[in-house]
Amino acid sequence: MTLTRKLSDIGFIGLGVMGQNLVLNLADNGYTIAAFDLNNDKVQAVVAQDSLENVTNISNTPRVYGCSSYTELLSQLKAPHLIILSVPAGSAVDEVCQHLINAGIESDDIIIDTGNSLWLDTVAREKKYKSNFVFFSSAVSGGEVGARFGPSLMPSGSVDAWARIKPIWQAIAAKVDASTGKPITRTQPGQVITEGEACTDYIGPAGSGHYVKMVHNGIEYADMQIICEAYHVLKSTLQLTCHDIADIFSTWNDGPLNSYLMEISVEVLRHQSTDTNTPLVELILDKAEQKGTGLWTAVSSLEVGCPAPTIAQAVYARSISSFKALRTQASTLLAAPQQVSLSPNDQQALIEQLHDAMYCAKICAYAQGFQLMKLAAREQEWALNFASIAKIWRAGCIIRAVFLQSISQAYERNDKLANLLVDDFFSKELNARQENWRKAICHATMQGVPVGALSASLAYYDAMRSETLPANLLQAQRDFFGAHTFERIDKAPGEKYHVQWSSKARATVLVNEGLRSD
Ligand SMILES: NC(=O)C1=CN([C@@H]2O[C@H](COP(=O)(O)OP(=O)(O)OC[C@H]3O[C@@H](n4cnc5c(N)ncnc54)[C@H](OP(=O)(O)O)[C@@H]3O)[C@@H](O)[C@H]2O)C=CC1
Ligand SMILES: O=C(CO)[C@H](O)[C@H](O)COP(=O)(O)O
Repeated sequence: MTLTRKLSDIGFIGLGVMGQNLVLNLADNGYTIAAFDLNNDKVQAVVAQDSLENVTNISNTPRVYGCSSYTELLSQLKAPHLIILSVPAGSAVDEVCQHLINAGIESDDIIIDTGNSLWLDTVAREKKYKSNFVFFSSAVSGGEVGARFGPSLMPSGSVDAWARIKPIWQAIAAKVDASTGKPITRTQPGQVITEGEACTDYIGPAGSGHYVKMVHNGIEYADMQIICEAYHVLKSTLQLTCHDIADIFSTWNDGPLNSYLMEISVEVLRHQSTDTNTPLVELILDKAEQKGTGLWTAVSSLEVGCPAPTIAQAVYARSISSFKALRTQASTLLAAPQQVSLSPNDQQALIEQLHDAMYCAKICAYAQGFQLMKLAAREQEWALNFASIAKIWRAGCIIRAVFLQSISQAYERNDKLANLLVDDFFSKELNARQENWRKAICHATMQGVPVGALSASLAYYDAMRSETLPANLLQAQRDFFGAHTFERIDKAPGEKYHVQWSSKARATVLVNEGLRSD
C-alpha cells in the first residue's frame, strides 16, 4: 500500500533571504509548508535546513515539502489554499499570480504578498484578482533574523481573509513584554515565543499595510542618516576612532536613543577587517544604495502635503553620496572652514549636545512619519490605529526601539493627536534639549560637516513652533505675479483679496466671500 503525503497547511513562493527564513519560522510554529522557488537549489536548501533543524521530529515527517512547479505546489495544499509570496516588488508579484491562475487557483484561495510592494499596486491588485482569488497583503520588516525568529507584520485587505491569517501571523510575529515594551528575544531554531504581545495587528483595507510599511522604511532612512551624521561629526571634528565612537554609541544605547539601529551601528564600528585588521567600516565605499521605499515616502509626503523633511533629507543624503566622482572633484575646488580644536571640556560638552540633537531629530522624524500616515489615512478613508502601529514596531522590525512605547502611550492618551510634537511628553523632551541641539548643529556647520537630517529636523521644529511664518510675503509675491489672491488677518476668514499691482493706484479688491477652514 502506498502512503499518501499529508497536504501542507501553507504554500510558499520565493525562497530568498526573507522567504527561506519565514518558512522555517512557520515550521517552528507547527505549520507544514509546500515551498517553491524558480531556482530549485533554493528549494532543496530550505528542505535540507528544515531536516537539520527539525530535531524533535518523532514521526520523521519533513515540515517543509519542496515543489518543482506552481501546479505541484497547489496540489500539495489543503483547500482553500493559502499561499505566501516573498518575491521582489513589482512585476514578479503579477507573474507569480498569473502562474497560480494558470495552475488552477480558486476564488476562495488566498495569496499574501509579503514583499515591499508599492501600496498603490496592492490596491490595484486586490481589484484585479478579485474574481480569481483573494489578494491579501502583509508587509514584513525585520530582515533575515526577524523573518526567522519574529518579524513585525503589517497585514491589510479582506477582513475575512485576516480571520484565517491572524493565528498564523500572531504565532510567527515578534513578541514584546506589554508593560515595558521590550522585545522578548529567542534566536534558537525551535524555541518559539508564545508569551507577550505579538507585533502584528490588522492595519486596514488593501494597501494600508504597505503604506504603513513604506513610512516605516522612510523613518528607517531618517534614523540611519541621523546616526551616520553623529558618526561623521565625532570622526571628523573630534578625530575619534571607530572604537571610541562605538563606546559612545553603546552608552547612548542605554538611554532614550536605544534602538536596534544603534545596537548594530556599535557592532559595525567595532568590526575589524580580517585582512587589514583595521575597522571594516572605513574600508567600505561611501556610496549609499536604495531600493525605493524611502523615496516613495518622501514623494507621498509631498503629494499629501505633509512635510517630512528629515525623511526627504535622508533620501537626498543617499543620492549625494552616490556622486562620488563629482564630490572628489569638488573637494579640491570648494573651500572648507578653518578647523578649530576643542578643549577636553568642550569635547565632552559636544558629545552631550550631539546626543540631544540625535534624540530631538529622531522625535521629529517619527512625528513626520506618524502625521503623514494620519493625513494619508484621512485621504484614503482608512481608520488607522496609531497606538497599535507604534506597538507593532516595538520589536521585530528595523526601527524597533523602546522609544516606540512612548509613542504608543502618546496615541493612547489622545488617539486624535495631530502631531507628536504637541504631545506633552514629547514637547517636554524637546524643550529640555533644544539648546543642545542648536549647539551641535552650529558646531558641525562651523566645521563644515554636513548634518542635513539633524538640521532639517531643527528647521521643522522651528517652523512648527512658529505662530507666524513669512508666508504672508510669499502670498503677496504670488498675488503680484499671478493674481493668486490672499487672505487678510484683519478681515473675515475665507475672504480673498487681490491687489491690482499693474495699476498706478494698486487698489486692493475683494475677490470672493467665504469661510476659511484650516
Ligand atoms: N531583505 C530584507 O531585509 C527585506 C526584504 N523585504 C522584501 O521581501 C521581498 C523578498 O526579499 P528578499 O528575500 O530580500 O529577496 P531575494 O532576492 O533574496 O529573494 C527573492 C526571491 O524571489 C524570487 N523571484 C524573483 N523574481 C521572481 C519571479 N518573477 N517569479 C518568481 N520568483 C521570483 C527569487 O528567485 P530566484 O531564486 O530565481 O532568485 C528569489 O528567490 C522583497 O519584496 C523585499 O523588498 C522586506 C523586508 C526586509
Ligand atoms: O524593508 C526593509 C527593512 O524594513 C529593507 O531592509 C529595506 O528594503 C532596505 O531598503 P534600502 O535597500 O532602500 O535601504
